[in-house]
Amino acid sequence: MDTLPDLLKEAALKLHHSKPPPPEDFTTDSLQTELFKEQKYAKLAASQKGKKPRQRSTRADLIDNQQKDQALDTKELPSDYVKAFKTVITSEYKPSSKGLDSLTPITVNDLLVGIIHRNNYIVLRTITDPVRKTGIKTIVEDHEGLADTLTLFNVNYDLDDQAFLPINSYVLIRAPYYTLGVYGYYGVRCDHPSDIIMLHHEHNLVKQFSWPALPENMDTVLTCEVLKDQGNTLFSEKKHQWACTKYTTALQQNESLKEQNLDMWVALHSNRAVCRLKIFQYEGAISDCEEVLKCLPKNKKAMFLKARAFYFLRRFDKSARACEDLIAEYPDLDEANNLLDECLDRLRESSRGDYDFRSMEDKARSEDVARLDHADYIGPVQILQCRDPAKGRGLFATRDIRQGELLLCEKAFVVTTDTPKRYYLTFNTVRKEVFSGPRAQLPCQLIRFIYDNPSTANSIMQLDSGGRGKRSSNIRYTPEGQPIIDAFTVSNIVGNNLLELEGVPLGLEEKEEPKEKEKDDQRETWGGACGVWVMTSHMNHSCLENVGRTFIGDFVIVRATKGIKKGDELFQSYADVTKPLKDRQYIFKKMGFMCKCAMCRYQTYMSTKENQEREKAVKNFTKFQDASTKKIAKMSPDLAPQVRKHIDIIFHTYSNPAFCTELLRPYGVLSTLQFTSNHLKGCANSLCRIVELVAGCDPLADEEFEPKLWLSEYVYYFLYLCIVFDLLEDKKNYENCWKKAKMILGILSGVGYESARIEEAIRCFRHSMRLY
Ligand SMILES: C[S@@+](CC[C@H](N)C(=O)[O-])C[C@H]1O[C@@H](n2cnc3c(N)ncnc32)[C@H](O)[C@@H]1O
Repeated sequence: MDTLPDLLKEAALKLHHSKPPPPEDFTTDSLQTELFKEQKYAKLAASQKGKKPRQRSTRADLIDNQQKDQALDTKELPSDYVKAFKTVITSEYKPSSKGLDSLTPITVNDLLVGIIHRNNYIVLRTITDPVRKTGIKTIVEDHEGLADTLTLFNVNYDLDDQAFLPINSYVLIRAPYYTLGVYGYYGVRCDHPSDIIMLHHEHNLVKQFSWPALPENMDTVLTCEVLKDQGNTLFSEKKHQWACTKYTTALQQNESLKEQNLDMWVALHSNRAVCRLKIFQYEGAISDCEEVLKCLPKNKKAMFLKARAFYFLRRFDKSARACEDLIAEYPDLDEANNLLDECLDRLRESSRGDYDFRSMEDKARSEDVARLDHADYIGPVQILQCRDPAKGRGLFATRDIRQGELLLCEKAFVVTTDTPKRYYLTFNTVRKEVFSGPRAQLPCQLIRFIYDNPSTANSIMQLDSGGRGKRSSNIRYTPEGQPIIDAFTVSNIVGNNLLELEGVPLGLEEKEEPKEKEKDDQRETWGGACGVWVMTSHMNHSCLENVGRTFIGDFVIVRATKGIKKGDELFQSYADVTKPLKDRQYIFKKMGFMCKCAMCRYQTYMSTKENQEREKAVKNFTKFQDASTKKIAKMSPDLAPQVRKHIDIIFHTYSNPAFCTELLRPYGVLSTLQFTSNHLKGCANSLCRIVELVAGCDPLADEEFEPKLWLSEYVYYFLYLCIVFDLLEDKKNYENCWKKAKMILGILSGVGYESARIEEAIRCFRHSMRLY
């Protein structure tokens, strides 16, 4: 067990943390080179636009290649092999909104390269099992027996679950887009889930054509009993999507089942509802339950599953009401009583912000991917239109807010982590952008979730997409009832609103404390997580932010870093504020705005000469710049004068010493050298000086610490100062710094500084900084 001084020392000595690098093949340079290659392919494909494919692969070749891909999928790969899952976007086309009766069917032979056949649909039958790339790829044939490739994107969350498109399924693609695909083959590609309709064998749109006969035994129509048993077996094997498909087929194949065999019909709906709860199709589960309840209003299973589905949808009030109805019928049903208790806890959390942060943090630490079960709390803030219309909407204080007050505690709408051995890549040749890792994986999950649960879609579709696609207030449906979700708009919304949890997994893979050596290795493993938090996304940017953000599992916790007046806007920073102006501006430009905060204005007006001189001075400090704290601690204290000289040079490049962030690192190095050589007073002076220069206020003043520029790094400086003043037996300054460290830690760790015990705060903080 760590003692408090140990915790303090470790937290204090960790002055800088950085995101671990990606695997070698996926560095910025290699991805850039690959993007150029993809742009060339896109040009080549464009030159064939409107033509028939130059050379169509034979059915045998297509099947052969698919089998090779399948073999690769199942092959045991070397332990250090990272497989790339690649998506290339060469056109951001819109989903179709037309009804099928206004579209005419076409065949594979009619497809033209680079064309979205807007007035058509195509019915295809799969002739292989699918392989999972980023999308799902399979080989299909039309009713004339002509084969081609079909790739569906954004259709599934679960990588190991290929049940979406088993062999011999019929699929209809609305407005098919025929293109030269990612892997160099022609094929139909579909990015929007509402352009896909799965059809059963007996469907009129299948039967309108006469299909080539299937190999023997493959066209047997199975009875409901057999399909249900198959579904149940698949469910017990945790193949939930497959099981769901079986129950659906049983229901679709026999439209009069309800009249003929009500028990079977109820069982199929109930079983499908259970599966749907497992695959995030909560609204589908609710509609299954409601079907059953229409006939049997007191059906216990359907009543309970419906209450559960509302809970998973985070409609805690509806879930509580459904529980109450259930308890009225079955008062002793433990599951219902327990679920009701959970709902009441959630409702309390959302109305009072009443969380046990300690247990949240414990849970986050003990799970691999910590998706926590709590409600959202929206504190004294509201969304309003900004005075500057170009800024859109923002978050504003509804009353005066104290420093440290909890403003938001919000669960991620969607969150993804790096998957070991898999690396996701999205190349967008239209926008000349590459996304990698969880960022590339996020849109697919989001699209699928809102497609399956369309009542949740509006909150996402109303977020800002950085001017790429309009905000839509209400999602529309195809005449066949599918929600129309434009995958590219969602992807752009993700790009403009995601938050990164730098190098921080949502939970730790290791259940036990790693040994000393492993700790460092672990920090080096490449990793990352990102997500979208809807309410938090409404906060506009300022480098001089007035809120602090922490993540506990998939929750973001937002607290005020200074007093905020009623009606004032809340700002978070979208960029690392310690980075030079031009690096920050690069990020803002990509998001379509320029920051006009006091720091940006001040740095903009500094002369080019001044900036160049500073850049040069900082570059000369490289030797120390890249060294780890541990390394610096081992350096000779005789280097201190040299570091001090560098500090002087950099300092004198500022015509007006405000926001001297370039001095953070040199002063960090100097204070470490001073500490290790026992020059404690000098160390305290260095730490105070840098806080004063960057924060714009005296760190040892008696009053509250309200920095102009908020940095999480201050916590290190104050903890460090505590250690130094303790050693110097300077009780007054020790207590002063302790109070301030506690306040900052309270904000950074999410636990709330008034109630936080420091050990707890440090533990949370260490966790969020991945210091374990
Ligand atoms: C995450 S959204 C923030 C909420 C957004 N204002 C809205 O109306 O939904 C990011 C977008 O807000 C706008 N924005 C954020 N901070 C801004 C600022 N300081 N100045 C101007 N526009 C800003 C930009 O259009 C940016 O792409």
